[in-house]
Amino acid sequence: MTLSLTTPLWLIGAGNMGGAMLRGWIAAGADPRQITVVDPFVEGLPEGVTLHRELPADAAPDILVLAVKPQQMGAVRDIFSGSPRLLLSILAGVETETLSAAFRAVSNVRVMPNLPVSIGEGVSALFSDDADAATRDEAQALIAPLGLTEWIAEEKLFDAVTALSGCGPGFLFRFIDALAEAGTALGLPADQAARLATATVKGSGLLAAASDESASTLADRVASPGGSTREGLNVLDADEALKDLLKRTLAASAKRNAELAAAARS
Ligand SMILES: NC(=O)C1=CN([C@@H]2O[C@H](COP(=O)(O)OP(=O)(O)OC[C@H]3O[C@@H](n4cnc5c(N)ncnc54)[C@H](OP(=O)(O)O)[C@@H]3O)[C@@H](O)[C@H]2O)C=CC1
Ligand SMILES: O=C(O)[C@@H]1CCC=N1
Repeated sequence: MTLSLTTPLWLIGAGNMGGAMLRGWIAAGADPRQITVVDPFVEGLPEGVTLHRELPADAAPDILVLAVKPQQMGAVRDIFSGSPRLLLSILAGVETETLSAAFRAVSNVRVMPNLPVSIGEGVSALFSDDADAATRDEAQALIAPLGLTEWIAEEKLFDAVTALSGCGPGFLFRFIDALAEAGTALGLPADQAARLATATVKGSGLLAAASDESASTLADRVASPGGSTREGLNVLDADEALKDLLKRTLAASAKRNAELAAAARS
């Protein structure tokens, strides 16, 4: 899916996530001359992108993509005097009402991307309660080249989606590490175990995405009757150990998103 930027886009904050979106957009064919980045220290931006170290007081972006940390939003708001036509905010937790009061955009769309957007394999959830159909289509066209997009019906579910797919890559990277370490504990060289673990997660994810069968059915396909996978699954399934662990993991992340929202409101 290619991206044609027809109007200037300003990206405020090009750190881990803003930078990943920028790389994803450029890889999808966006014209870098349509993109202006504001970030105090970022290096190595794609050629053709305009960089400001501070937000110019007279900046008047048509599309503003806000990608600073939630705790940094106040500093941007205090300098910004414009009112963009479309605000896309990726800030975890921070609600539409807060964004709308701070940036006075005509339309506000919350986006919750995840890190694989940099290679066009991300997941981005979107929510808006004030964008009309054409503006929603415009936001969709901007985000769709970065991977799967899902519109979320109710803003109150945004903290949950942030915990699942926004934070999810962090949990999966930790899982890859743990899988590799477990292989190392059985005697494999660490670098080889890391390669095996990473490729196993990649292949399994691709297969799950391509298959009509549920992940649960696919797990059963790996577990030959009387074989070794079942013995391992019995450990993960005992007292719902893995399910319970992930419920507590996502609940902790969702709680933090709610705290960030409360801080941004005040
Ligand atoms: N990381 C992820 O996987 C995801 C993050 N998000 C959201 O993305 C946002 C950014 O997170 P992340 O990329 O991890 O954080 P980073 O700290 O990596 O990125 C934020 C960037 O904004 C810069 N910045 C700070 N103040 C300003 C300012 N006033 N004007 C312009 N730029 C500024 C920071 O510079 P400096 O470092 O010098 O402060 C930094 O480069 C957060 O709101 C987060 O909730 C959403 C989904 C996934
Ligand atoms: O950790 C964070 O706060 C952000 C939100 C989703 C992923 N990273």
